[in-house]
Amino acid sequence: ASPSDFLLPEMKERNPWHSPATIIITVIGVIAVVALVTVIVLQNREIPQKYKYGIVMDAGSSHTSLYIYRWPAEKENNTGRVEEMHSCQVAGPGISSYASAPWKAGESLRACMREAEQQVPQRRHQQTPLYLGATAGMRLLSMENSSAAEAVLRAVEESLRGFSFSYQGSRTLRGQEEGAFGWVTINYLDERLGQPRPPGDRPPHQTLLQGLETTGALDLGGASTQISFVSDHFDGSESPDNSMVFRLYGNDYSLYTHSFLCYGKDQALRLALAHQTQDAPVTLLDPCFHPGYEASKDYSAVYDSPCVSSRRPQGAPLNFTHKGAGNFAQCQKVIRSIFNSSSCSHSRCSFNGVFQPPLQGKFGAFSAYYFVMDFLNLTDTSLPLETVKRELARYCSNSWDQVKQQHPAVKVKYLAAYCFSGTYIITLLTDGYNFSSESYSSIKFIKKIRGSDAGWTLGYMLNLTNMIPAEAPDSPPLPQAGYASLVTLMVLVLAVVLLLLALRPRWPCCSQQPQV
Ligand SMILES: O=P(O)(O)OP(=O)(O)OP(=O)(O)OC[C@H]1O[C@@H](n2cnc3c(O)ncnc32)[C@H](O)[C@@H]1O
Ligand SMILES: [Ca+2]
Repeated sequence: ASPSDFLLPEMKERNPWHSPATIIITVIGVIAVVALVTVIVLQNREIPQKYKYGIVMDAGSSHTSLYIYRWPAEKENNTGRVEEMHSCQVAGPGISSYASAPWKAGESLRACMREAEQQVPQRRHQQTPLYLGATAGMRLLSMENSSAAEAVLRAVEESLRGFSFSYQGSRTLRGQEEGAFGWVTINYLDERLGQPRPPGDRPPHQTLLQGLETTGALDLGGASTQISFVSDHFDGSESPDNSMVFRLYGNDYSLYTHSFLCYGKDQALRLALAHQTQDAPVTLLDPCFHPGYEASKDYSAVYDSPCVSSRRPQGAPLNFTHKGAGNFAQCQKVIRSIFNSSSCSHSRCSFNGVFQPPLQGKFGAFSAYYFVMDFLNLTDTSLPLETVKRELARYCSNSWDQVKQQHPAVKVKYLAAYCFSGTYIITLLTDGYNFSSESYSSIKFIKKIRGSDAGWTLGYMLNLTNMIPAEAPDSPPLPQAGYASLVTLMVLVLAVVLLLLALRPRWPCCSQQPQV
């Protein structure tokens, strides 16, 4: 016999699914589901993102670039997501080239500034900070003629004040700052500073990315070059000038950084030319230029830089004929001679008596490192160093006619110098910074990280706007939408349970025991 056969006749007729309690529970259930779906949909609805903006101008020795950054409004402190939204290349040379007509430096920036006014929504203009940072070109001009350097910065300032952004000042960065902010930029973009990720972008079981190794930064500009990395063997005591200490997102970093003025690729070329023209030749056969290359160069133009001006040979003619010989090994010999490795008053040095702790970790190499190695198709650092050198030797030996023919669209100024530049990069990395065949593969030649250019500008802005807090912000364990949905669900479940309990005595099953 089935259990229902034992029920009293009146109990058989009362189907519990038709009782008022069941109906109420069902209605509540339906309401709960509808409410839950509504909450989830509303919480996760795509709402137009509101952004804040910041502008940094990088007044480099060879040219000026403008970068516009943006980040979700009201989120700058806890979920570091500042990204490059737009960049603009200023036409003409770097601002330090306008020493004799400073107003032209200010004038040159206007086109990019007008572009920035178009890019940033007008209602945000007044809250958008605008910074200009100058680097090695202005450092050299200050050494040469400090009043001209001041006049250039004043002219630039006057021009920038004329725009509707919140102008925050123009200044020349110290080499250490340039190196350190480049390091901050690449590690910030790589999310290696232990910054919390935005909700929804967080890997499960992970709230903070702590203890990640940082990436060293190698920046090769036109007039200076920077190396910055964290080393376990460096606490700053051996060489305080090379030390930058940060506390970011609750982690302490002791960074080694050095900027070599005059060792950017344009000034290094002058050093190499100066080295080869000490006996004032009329013709220079240069192994760092392609065979068949020939150009007339003014002695005064080559020696017109504080990096070489003191070495100008006595009694030199007005100009010399610069001819290429295209020999990588010879070129490397010339370049080695611009590094002084003979004296070191520290426990260890890179070159020119500058302290450098042992290299550590991975490195990101940007600016001219990237431009040059990308042109030479040598960005793949899994290639053995010997293969890279062999490729360079082959490239340097190509005739100038052949090179021009193969690259008709490339600026002749750059094209003529890729053999020198590639050889300089390899020599700087190995003889200068002591990268070995093995550690060479820890370098990555990079231009952008997640859409933002590698360079010092982003780090500079993050620092000046206090966008990287010293301590890690407390982040809620659940994203907002999940939190709201969960709370709603809990409340509804609780309501249903309470209701069920309240109605329990009137349930047919429970109010009467079946009679046998
Ligand atoms: O940092 P500083 O020293 O002030 O200089 P910069 O900021 O002007 O230097 P960049 O990194 O912009 O460029 C580095 C050098 O690379 C050169 N350069 C830029 N684009 C290049 C390209 O496509 N190919 C080769 N060289 C390039 C440029 O003229 C500089 O000599
Ligand atoms: Ca630069």
